[in-house]
Amino acid sequence: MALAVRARARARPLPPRPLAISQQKQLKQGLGCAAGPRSPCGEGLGRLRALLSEKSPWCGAGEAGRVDGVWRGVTSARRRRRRRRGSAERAGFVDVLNQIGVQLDSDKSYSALVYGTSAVVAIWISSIVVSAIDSVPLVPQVMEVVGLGFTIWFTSRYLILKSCNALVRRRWRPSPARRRRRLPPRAGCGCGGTSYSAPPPRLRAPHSIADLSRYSNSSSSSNSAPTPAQPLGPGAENGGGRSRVVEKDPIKLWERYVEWLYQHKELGIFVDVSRMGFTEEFLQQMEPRMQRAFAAMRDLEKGAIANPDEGRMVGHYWLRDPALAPNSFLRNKIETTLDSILAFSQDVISGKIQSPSGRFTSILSIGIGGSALGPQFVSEALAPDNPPLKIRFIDNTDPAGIDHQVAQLGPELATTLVIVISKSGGTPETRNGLLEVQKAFRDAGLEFSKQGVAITQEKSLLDNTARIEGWLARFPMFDWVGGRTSEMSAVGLLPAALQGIDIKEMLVGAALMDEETRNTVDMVVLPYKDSLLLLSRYLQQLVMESLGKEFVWMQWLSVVKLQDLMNIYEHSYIQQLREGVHNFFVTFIEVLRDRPPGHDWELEPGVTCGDYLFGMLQGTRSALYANDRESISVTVQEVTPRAVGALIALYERAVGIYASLVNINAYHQPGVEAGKKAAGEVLALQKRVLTILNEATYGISDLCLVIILYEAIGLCSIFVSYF
Ligand SMILES: O=P(O)(O)OC[C@H]1O[C@H](O)[C@H](O)[C@@H](O)[C@@H]1O
Repeated sequence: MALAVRARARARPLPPRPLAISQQKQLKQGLGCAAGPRSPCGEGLGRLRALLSEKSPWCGAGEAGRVDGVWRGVTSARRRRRRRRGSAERAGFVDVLNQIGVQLDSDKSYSALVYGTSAVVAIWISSIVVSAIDSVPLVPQVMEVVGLGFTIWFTSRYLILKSCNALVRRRWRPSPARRRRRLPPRAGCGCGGTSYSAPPPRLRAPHSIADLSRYSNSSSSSNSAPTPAQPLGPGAENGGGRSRVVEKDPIKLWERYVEWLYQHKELGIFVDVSRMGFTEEFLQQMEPRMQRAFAAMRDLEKGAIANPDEGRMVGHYWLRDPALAPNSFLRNKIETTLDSILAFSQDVISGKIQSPSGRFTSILSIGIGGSALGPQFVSEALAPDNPPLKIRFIDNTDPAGIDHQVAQLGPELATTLVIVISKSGGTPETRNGLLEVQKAFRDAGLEFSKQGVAITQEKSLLDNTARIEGWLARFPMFDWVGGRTSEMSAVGLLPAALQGIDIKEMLVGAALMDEETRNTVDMVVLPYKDSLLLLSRYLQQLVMESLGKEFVWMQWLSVVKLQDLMNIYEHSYIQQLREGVHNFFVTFIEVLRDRPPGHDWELEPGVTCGDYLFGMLQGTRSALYANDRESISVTVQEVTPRAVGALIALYERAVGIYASLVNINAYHQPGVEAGKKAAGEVLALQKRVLTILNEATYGISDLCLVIILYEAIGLCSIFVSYF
């Protein structure tokens, strides 16, 4: 494509030879219009004049000098004859145009006339040059042979090279499947474009406290390391997976349930771990290790450098309780940011802040990974059916996905608030999304800066861009908050507030859960599966980037939405989970309230749709348990901002504690960085290869152009001589 454009650019007409003043006058008279600068044709003539006065590099400074150097061999009589014939032809040409009704006083006609005249003049000069060359003995024959040879060589070479080029391009643009293998795992796309999930790890991984202790023992030489707990019954390895006998006696299971059910009344959350195969003795053995993990967590909350690899504090807990922040500067930052988020979203919703075309009606969020998954989950879980602003996401660099989002917005683009989210401010996918959306704005004649908002670290590339271009607003992202734990920062709070979600309640829920999980050992939820689609995507990133390090931790399964439990997917899941390879445990998430109060409806006497859902969940859990598949059940009364905040906080804490237990740093991501670096290298190499190929092709095409030009001039000169 670039080649074609370049070739077209190069095939422009040669510069025209200056005409004598008398010829210019003749032309003006022929056009029949005044030469005044303000006359309708003044502009066209001005352009014509400019073109006509251009000096041809082929002609030199003076007419006489040119004649001496180049026109040797052409008789002056012949020249005079040709000039006379040329003038007569031009006058006749204008007459002919007038006869066929071409409006010569329009801009188009002038351009056509200028280009036509230039072409005729160029051919005329070229023919004279060629005639001059032709008059040198032997030169024409040699040039013919060389020209013919080059033409043959070029044609074959160019065609071959072209196909090679196409081949190489294909080779260096890996298919989605290849990309999946080469690039770091990312969570799926919510924008309708290609999405992919991380491939499931192959190694068998610990999936309960019992397993955890085994791994911990092998990875740590600590003297106080506990001995592994025994499963509740005889265990048996099974085809690379595991099978452990769990408590089957209903009375004992009930006792376990009563003993191990955790409930937090204020948050309306219940966690049932009774169907996990751990024992009281095991927990006692784990106690010292757990205490160390909690001590490490306390240090982290006080501002210790919890991410030594990157020399960073880890402060997502301060976001929901600024009093915890280690100094007043940070506390102040958190509070002022929250205030500005609330004020800005209030002003946008009330219409105090508007787009140039009126009230904002939509949000287009551009970001990836930690800068997308939290906002997506919260929107899906909490946004009202008719939010003040509807939200869309671009979370991939798939052009078709981006086009789809922009097309879906249509004219609403004029009232769309674009929130660009990137902690680093330089993530390529996000940058690409921004550039694409900015182009869409330009194409629609809209001014992006009046509708753009940036959420990023201060002084990042994105921050500088937004500042220089004067975007509508900028909100800070803090160095000490990781992308995957940033939902309670501006990243998650601003989009949520703009959708009318009570972000203060989310913060309260998270703070309550933080408080609860700070010291309570039995609230630790270990590796889990989830049944809320977007929560699990969000958690997938949290878990995989935090814990997928020294060993492959667990096998993730695709997950279903709670609402999907009654459809075909649930049936396939039961089949796979109950009878397939056993290297997992399940977390069920149950929501007690079906519908808002007053909206309940019984589809059969005494039975609601939600009762079926409850029955399916219980049945699935029992069927799995009967075949030794363990599970945790998390029950929330209702999906409220407080409950969602609490769930996020619960899993953030669980991941942090788990990381301490197995001695890994939960807060860095060397694998992600390595993947990004490798992807960058591949892209750079691809660019280099294409540049080299293009340059080679361009060089050859330039040469070809000269040869073709030479041949064309030769033909023209024969044609001209004929007349
Ligand atoms: O917020 P950004 O700097 O643009 O990074 C966005 C995301 O990039 C990658 O996917 C990382 O693995 C994530 O941890 C991060 O959240």
